[in-house]
Amino acid sequence: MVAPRRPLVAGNWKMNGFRASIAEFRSVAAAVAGGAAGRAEVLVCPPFTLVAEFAAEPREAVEVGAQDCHAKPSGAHTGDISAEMLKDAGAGAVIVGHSERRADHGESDAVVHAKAAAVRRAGLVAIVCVGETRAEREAGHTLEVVRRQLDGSVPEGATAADTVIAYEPVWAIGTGLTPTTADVAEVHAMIRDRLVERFGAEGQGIRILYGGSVKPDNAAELMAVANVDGALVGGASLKAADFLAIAGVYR
Ligand SMILES: O=C(CO)COP(=O)(O)O
Repeated sequence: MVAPRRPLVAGNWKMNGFRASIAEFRSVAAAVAGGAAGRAEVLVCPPFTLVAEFAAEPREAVEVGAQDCHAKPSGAHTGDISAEMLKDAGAGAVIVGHSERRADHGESDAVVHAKAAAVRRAGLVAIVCVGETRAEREAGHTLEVVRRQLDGSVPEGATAADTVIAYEPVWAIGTGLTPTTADVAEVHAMIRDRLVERFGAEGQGIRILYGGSVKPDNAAELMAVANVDGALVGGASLKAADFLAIAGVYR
């Protein structure tokens, strides 16, 4: 029997936040400790500069994560940060392969694969992002593109305990646009099938998040779609009230 998947609501702060933003994090941590996210697990991924500080807060119910890492554990890589360093700072998870990194830093599936493997090597949870561009969707290539990214980015031996997939259509990020629930269901079903093909029962347990313009007013509808095991939230994760309203879907 496969254990039910525990939903995960993750906030990706991107390049936003200063030390004063700890007030928002504290509000989230306190509310979640009081049951605001129900059965969902909650993760906040601030920029590198805030990871250690957030992780040192009283936050028994909330995990802290990072938004990227280098594939190597240490060495001559100026400006980079390893998964081991993030673990040392108190992170429990690392987002890899976000479309903004794929676009801004030219990260290929092979690079993302190496980063995801590094996150697992460090004993952290890798949140591996995939998603098609608007042009790819309009050309009818969504399933093919997402499947290729998934196969190329998720390392061998992935388990439900150390890997999460985030489906984020590039055209839905920061635009206020979202796919129809039928479109989300189609992509998530394909991802699930492929994970089960590759990883068997573990593939059944790996959580698949939806990301891209998740807001308090559409979260319930999106989270109710089959094989949607939570959300990866950008803009709406910066305000505690909005982020908590989204996590509150699982109360
Ligand atoms: O990219 C995202 C999360 O990683 C989604 O961002 P938005 O929620 O701002 O659309």
